[in-house]
Amino acid sequence: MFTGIVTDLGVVRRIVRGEGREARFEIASGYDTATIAIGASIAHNGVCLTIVEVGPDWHTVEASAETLSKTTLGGWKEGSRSTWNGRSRWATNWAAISFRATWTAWPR
Ligand SMILES: Cc1nc2c(=O)[nH]c(=O)nc-2n(C[C@H](O)[C@H](O)[C@H](O)CO)c1C
Repeated sequence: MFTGIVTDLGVVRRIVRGEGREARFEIASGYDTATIAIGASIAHNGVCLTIVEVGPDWHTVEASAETLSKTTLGGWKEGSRSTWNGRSRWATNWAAISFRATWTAWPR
């Protein structure tokens, strides 16, 4: 039986729009980012994105206009928390993080 490849949950901590890209997302998670290679392809809510930067407890990815318009990433909001059904965990560098949830804005 398939046990899943989702390996962590995250929070969209910061969104930068424009500056030559449609959207750059900074995502905080508990995963050991030292093991994430720049250029790795990691699925976020099932959408593969390329890692462009990593920090101690965060990583950043950039989404194109097509990705924003055709996936749930277009609804991500800065400061939003993810809610989901079930657990998540990292799998590999190529298909690691996956936020399966519907992203909802929580009051801060
Ligand atoms: C590896 C990869 N990286 C990115 C990325 O960094 N940014 C982006 O917007 N899209 C990427 N894609 C394609 C998406 O996973 C997705 O399949 C399409 O954008 C949907 O039309 C892929 C496949």
